[in-house]
Order: sequence, then structure tokens, then C-alpha cells
Amino acid sequence: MTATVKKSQEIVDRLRAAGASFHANDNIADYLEAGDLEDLEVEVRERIDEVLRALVIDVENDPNTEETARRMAKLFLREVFAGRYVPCPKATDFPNERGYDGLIVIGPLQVRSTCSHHFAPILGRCWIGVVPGERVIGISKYSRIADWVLSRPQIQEEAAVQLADRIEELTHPAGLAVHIDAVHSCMTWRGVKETESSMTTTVLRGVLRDDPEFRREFFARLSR
Ligand SMILES: Nc1nc2c(ncn2[C@@H]2O[C@H](COP(=O)(O)OP(=O)(O)OP(=O)(O)O)[C@@H](O)[C@H]2O)c(=O)[nH]1
Repeated sequence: MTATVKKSQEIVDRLRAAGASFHANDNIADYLEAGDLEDLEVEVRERIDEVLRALVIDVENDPNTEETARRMAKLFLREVFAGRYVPCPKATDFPNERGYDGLIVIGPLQVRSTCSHHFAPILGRCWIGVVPGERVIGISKYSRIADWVLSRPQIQEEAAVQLADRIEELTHPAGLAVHIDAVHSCMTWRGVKETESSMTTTVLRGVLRDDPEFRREFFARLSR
């Protein structure tokens, strides 16, 4: 093993010493140091190269796959799983000065994720409903935070709860709804090949869970 191949173990040791969870959909940015991601990218590239060779692909002579390990390392660490390795986007909050107490619905937000089980893409739409409390955040931040939570290996139920938790921590709303409707390519592209099916999940909190009028209004406002 080269020195860089030990980087993941060094980070795992740090996480274990801190008692921190590092499941596929956990964010570990607080435990990374300057230069770690660059070293991890080298390590992941080397290990994926081994996987390609184990798949009996001639990475030395096939011009289409000779750079695939490098591309996949970047894809995982910097793109589709970036939400594991970078901190939550900043969301400035503002006072809800005039006391707006109606429902705000943001969406559909385009969401992209990856299922933890087969690492197959998940593509879908997300709607966020908020009945504000004393503070509000800019509406673009819902999209940024959704992308941060979903850019990890996920299962949809946990993604919806993680997204609701983060919005709740940031804004302490009187009511919150997170609705995701997504197509899982582990079901459409492989396996049962159910090409027409999607999965919907809804997390309801506060008045959006307890008040039937708010709940009805949220579902009525979802644009299909
Ligand atoms: N609950 C839940 N299940 C999911 C999600 N994404 C994928 N799955 C399912 O999780 C299961 C994966 O575990 P296994 O049943 O061990 O996988 P498998 O034998 O390859 O399953 P098949 O897809 O039926 O071929 C599959 O049934 C997937 O369809 C998700 O977000 N939530």
C-alpha cells in the first residue's frame, strides 16, 4: 500500500475516536483536514483501478477505460457524493418581521441521489412546505440544502428525514413538510425493471402534521 492508500484509515480512526457515525449518508466534513480530499481522490482512483482489473477490463490498452478510475474517483468524491465531504451550504436567516403565518411551498426541486444498496442513480422531484416561525431563509437555500443531503448514497426515507432535520435546525418553523417523488434506477434499469414506478415519501412536522387544513393545502399545492 502506498502512503495515500492509508488516508481513508486515518480518517476512520479519527471518526472512531470521536464516536462519530460514518454511514453512507452521513456527512463527515467536520472530521476532514486540509488536503484529505486530494489524498482520498488518489486512494479511491487506485482502488477503483483494481476493481476494473478484477472485472477483467484491459485498462492499459482500452482507450475508453484507461481514465475511468480517475473519473470515477472525482465523480464520487467531488460530484455525486460531495454531500458527505463538504459542509452544509451557508443559509443566512432573516427575521420574519411581519409575522407571515401562511404556508410557503417551494418546488418542484430537481433532486439527484444514489441508492445505497446498488449505487444506482435516483432522480426525482422534491417539494418543501414551510409555515415560518420567527426566522426565514432565502428560498434558493432549500435547493442547495436538498442537493447537499441527497448528494450521498441514500435511501429515500432517510434522505427525507435528514432534509427535514436540517431545515428544522436552521429555521425552527411552525410547520414543515418534505415530499419527495423519485425514480430509483435500481428498480427501473436493473432488478425488477419496473420502468413506470416511482417512490413518494413525505415527512410532516409541527402544524403541517397536526393541522388538517395546512396538510390539505400542502398536498393541493404540489404541482404535478
Ligand atoms: N425502502 C427503500 N428501499 C429501497 C430504496 N432504494 C432501493 N431500495 C430497495 O432495496 C432493496 C435492496 O436490497 P436487496 O433486496 O438485498 O437487493 P437485491 O436482491 O439486489 O434486490 P432486487 O432489486 O429485487 O434485485 C431492493 O428491493 C431495492 O429496490 C429506498 O430508497 N428505500
